[in-house]
Amino acid sequence: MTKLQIKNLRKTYGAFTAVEGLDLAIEQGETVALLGPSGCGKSTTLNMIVGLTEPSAGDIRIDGRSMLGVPPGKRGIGLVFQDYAVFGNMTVRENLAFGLKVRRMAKRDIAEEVEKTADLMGLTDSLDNPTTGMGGSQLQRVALGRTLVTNPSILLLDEPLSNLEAAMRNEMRQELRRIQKQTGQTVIYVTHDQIEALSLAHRIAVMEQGRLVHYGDTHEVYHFPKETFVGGFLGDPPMNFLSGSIQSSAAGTFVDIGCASIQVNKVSPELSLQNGRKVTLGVRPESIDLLAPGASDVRAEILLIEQLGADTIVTLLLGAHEIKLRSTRDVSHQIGETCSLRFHTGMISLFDAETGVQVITPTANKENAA
Ligand SMILES: Nc1ncnc2c1ncn2[C@@H]1O[C@H](COP(=O)(O)OP(=O)(O)OP(=O)(O)O)[C@@H](O)[C@H]1O
Repeated sequence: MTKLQIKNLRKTYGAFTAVEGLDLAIEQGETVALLGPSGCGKSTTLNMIVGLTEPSAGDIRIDGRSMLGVPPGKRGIGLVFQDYAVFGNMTVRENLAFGLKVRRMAKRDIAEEVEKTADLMGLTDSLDNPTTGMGGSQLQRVALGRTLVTNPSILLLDEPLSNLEAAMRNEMRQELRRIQKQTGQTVIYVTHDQIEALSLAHRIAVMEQGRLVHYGDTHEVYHFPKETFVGGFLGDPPMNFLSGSIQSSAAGTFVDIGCASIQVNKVSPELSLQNGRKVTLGVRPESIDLLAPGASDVRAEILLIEQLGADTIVTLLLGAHEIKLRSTRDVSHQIGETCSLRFHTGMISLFDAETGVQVITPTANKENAA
């Protein structure tokens, strides 16, 4: 069932467009990450969903009902920000009970709901502790619990982990995943952190300059981005981009990148006919294999080898292009050596050289995913 439907949503401030014709459908029980760089329009979108900002045009529907003109408190949306909205002069129990007291719920029911939520959030042992002096992740648990106890129709999390230290962020990420699974809550997660988006969300909506660039499941958005912007924004290191031109022959379709020809699997018939069309080839660092010299026609020079725990990142010079490769195996090559490369043909994306828009269909590519 569609929980939230956003149709042609737009927000302008004078001549400036902060959000441009946004369409988004979120299903019941789904976690969707709204991801993009600072200033891309995430907060504006969120504020329009919550009801704090009036849209200039378009519609927002929750369970099929338009929210235009519905005040924020009546939309059934629970909101958690990066600053822990916790009352410092109250105990954890009082914080959790607050929203239910405001709703004038019976005392016995409040006690029951608070216990249930405390159990869900792992706060049972600290229910009677004051929140003053609590660490960031505990405070965020309380803030989240305070919202969840009110049983919101949609939970909106705005950069909820960005004030936490790295180790705590990892722990809370796992916790959020568990809580979402356990409750089946519909969640919108606003972040500029791609790792959070990839690890938490079922689907990701990537925004750039007020525009929704790509909305799809995490696998699709990561491996087959609709625009070079998405491939460059997601991933660390990001997608490699190589400029070249299409070369079709009886042997198949290739992209000539100057120093080598890279085979591309199963491109659409129209594209394979566009011999000479200028394209940008995109390939993820983990979709390139490092081979012994002479093992393929694609030769590169090794510029740098970085051992990062289980992974090794190798920086290579391929013709005029500097690219990065990720290997999960030990790399026995030396810096300065020439090696050969193999691109996973089914994992290659092609983009128009001028617009940066994908010109290969992801479904065609997915079938061949190596
Ligand atoms: N009240 C306003 N008046 C004029 N411009 C605004 C207003 N609110 C936001 N903007 C502009 O709209 C654009 C989008 O802002 P928004 O805060 O939605 O981006 P964001 O992606 O949430 O960024 P951040 O991650 O930094 O919060 C920005 O260029 C911002 O300057």
